[in-house]
Amino acid sequence: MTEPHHEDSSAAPFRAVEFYSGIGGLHRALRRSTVNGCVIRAYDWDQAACQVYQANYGPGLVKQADISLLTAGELAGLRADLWLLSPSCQPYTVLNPLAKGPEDPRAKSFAHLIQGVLPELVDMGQQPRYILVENVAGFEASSTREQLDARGYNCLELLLTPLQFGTPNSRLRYYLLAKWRPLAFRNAGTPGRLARHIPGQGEDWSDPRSTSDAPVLFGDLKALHEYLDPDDTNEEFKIPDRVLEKWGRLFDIVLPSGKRTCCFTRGYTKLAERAGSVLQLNEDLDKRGNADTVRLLDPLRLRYFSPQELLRLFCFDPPSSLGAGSFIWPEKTSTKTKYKLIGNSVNVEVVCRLINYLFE
Ligand SMILES: C[S@@+](CC[C@H](N)C(=O)[O-])C[C@H]1O[C@@H](n2cnc3c(N)ncnc32)[C@H](O)[C@@H]1O
Repeated sequence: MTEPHHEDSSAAPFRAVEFYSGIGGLHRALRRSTVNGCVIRAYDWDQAACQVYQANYGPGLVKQADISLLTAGELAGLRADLWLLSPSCQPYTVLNPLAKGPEDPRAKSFAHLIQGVLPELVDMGQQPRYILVENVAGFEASSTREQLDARGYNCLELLLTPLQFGTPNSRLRYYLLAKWRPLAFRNAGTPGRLARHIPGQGEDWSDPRSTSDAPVLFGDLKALHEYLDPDDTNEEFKIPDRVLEKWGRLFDIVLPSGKRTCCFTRGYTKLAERAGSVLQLNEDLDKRGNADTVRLLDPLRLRYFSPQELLRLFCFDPPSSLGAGSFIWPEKTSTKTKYKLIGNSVNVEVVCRLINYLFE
């Protein structure tokens, strides 16, 4: 996985702006894509995320700012061809019973961009020709597609999971691709239909609305051991007894030989249920019996996935079998912060494929 670098923005035909940039999953995907483009500005209001972003992509690129305060004037000055956006998912997540979708105040900054700033840019003739939005499944219920369509964009909506592309991690996500008309999508099929594969690449898969894509069988998945740290004796990731006692029965336990993990969220290691899988290091024992003592779980040798392993499962770094990763954590980043930031992020491989398709 060599990543072409496009550091010199003046030489690059496509200028990208990354909103809600976090640790730069979308930036990494653009670099890895075949598109000759570079991120010329990134925005996020989280200090820790900006520090990680800067460590990886250089100084001066990410601006710590509230996106709901950005003006059309500032964005017009960037002359962007491509907007990459992964707004916070809490207002839309199906796991949040209080989610209010676009009405939620946390969705304000996204509405500001799409309904406030973008129309102004269109009037100025400074709108991006390409847009990619990433969010949780459920976001498709928002009116974003209609709004972009009304402004002059052709749109394509997709529900995809990394399992489709051979990575043993379930992360069902909604993607919206938009192109300024008359630019159009290749093989896009019926307009307005939610696609479950990238047009021209594979088939739709079943049960896209299920938050668990476990029952769906995908071929050619790599086994988890390819993503694991070479040293599995690291005590740091051992699950504390008090957590095992209370929540041991709820864990999604996976073996190194397994080919699936559930979705890792920002609550990984803080929440037991629906926050990410734990790894069973002892492959000789099944998780059988109902006894509820924590000691019964001892022989399984359960542990959390390390942040490094998650970066591999999110395709930031290659599987451990393929060599060392290149992702940088600033020295003072705590393990808790690493889990939070990775859990918020995106699967780089899926976005990379989407960027390639967007520019076809
Ligand atoms: C779902 S995460 C996106 C993560 C990113 N794509 C990555 O690869 O790490 C959403 C990000 O948006 C940021 N955010 C949310 N609301 C914001 C706002 N109004 N202004 C700036 N950043 C915001 C959060 O700090 C968080 O880093």
